[in-house]
Amino acid sequence: MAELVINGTPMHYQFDGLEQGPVVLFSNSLGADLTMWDGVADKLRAHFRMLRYDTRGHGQTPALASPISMADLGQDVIGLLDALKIQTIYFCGLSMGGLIGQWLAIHHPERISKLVLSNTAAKIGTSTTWNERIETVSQQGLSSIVDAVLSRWLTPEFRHANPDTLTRLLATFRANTDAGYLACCAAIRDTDLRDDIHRITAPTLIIAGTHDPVTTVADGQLIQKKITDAQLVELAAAHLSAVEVADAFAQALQEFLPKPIAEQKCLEWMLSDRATYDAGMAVRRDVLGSAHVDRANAGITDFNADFQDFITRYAWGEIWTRPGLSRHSRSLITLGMLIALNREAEFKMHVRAAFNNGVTVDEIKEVIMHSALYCGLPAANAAFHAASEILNEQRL
Ligand SMILES: O=C(O)CC1=CCC(=O)O1
Repeated sequence: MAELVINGTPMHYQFDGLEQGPVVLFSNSLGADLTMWDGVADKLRAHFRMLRYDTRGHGQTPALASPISMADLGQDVIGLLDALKIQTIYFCGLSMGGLIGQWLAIHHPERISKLVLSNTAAKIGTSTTWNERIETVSQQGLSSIVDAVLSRWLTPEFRHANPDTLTRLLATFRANTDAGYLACCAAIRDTDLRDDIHRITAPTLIIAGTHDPVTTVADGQLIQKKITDAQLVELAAAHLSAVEVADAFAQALQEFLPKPIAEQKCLEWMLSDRATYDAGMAVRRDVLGSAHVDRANAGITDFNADFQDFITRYAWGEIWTRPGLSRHSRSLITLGMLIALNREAEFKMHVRAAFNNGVTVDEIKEVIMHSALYCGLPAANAAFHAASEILNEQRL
């Protein structure tokens, strides 16, 4: 379990997805925890680095102090980002998480490069309804409102068809402490951002649920009216749309959030000289293996992007594709040259690649023997050690 003490509270958080991707932070609704994003995270793991956390008083993050305000919940996010040394994020929050997102985009616009506000409002409910809920939970405990909460969270059709999801959500809800839940109810009750959200400048996507009885499509439209150029997507779901229609939710995020540098660059390259790029990528995958190429692509940054393009397009698209020598021969001479140059990491990579090109263990041995003549015994000795590591790795 990953945990950091933020503003005096041990905060539980979790990273998933593409390590070098842009960070999307997910903030849960009242009564849920970071697992409510499981379905969405599964769909996005190839594209983004996802950071989820349990809001104070939820899941494995306790509410040690009460009262809690929306500013406290917002500052928890800032504290977490500071502790993790993350400067800017795409923020995605649902319901209470959406209130936290609005507060952050108003008070810390420099940290939010894009904002997704799902199933939320600038003011959720009324003081009367929240006070009634606070009274009920204070006197009868959280379990007394379970049925009412679930009927707001998910449509009857979804609940009927997905008993396992229902059981999991129920367990999550019951695992919260009364005190933590009550503190967040009061924070939501006391939050009214209707006069402030016009200050939000981050590009914003609002997601509303057609069947959401808590934060309605009209609530989403009100936010949309006040935030310049905000987009609104309506999904066929009740309040927990990220659970009920996780695929459609993830799709909406993917369409709204910019593609990671790696994907953008690959797209640009393919468009600029598609034939060479495609040929290079195909040979590179054949020879080095897709796992290696996927790792290299995932690691593309602004700094190394042009070099990665050069490798695919020039080394693999223009040289390795030339018809004058077989891939088998190219592997043998590549190994010989890498021994001469004493490039251990590249040599090992090309021992693996040589097997993909049909080179045998005996042939690799002969190349190294031959190199002893022209590169010297120390070079051949080092090559035998390095090649042996790969043979062991591949159980050859
Ligand atoms: O519990 C509910 O009724 C739904 C809800 C309100 C705020 C939130 O985060 O969830």
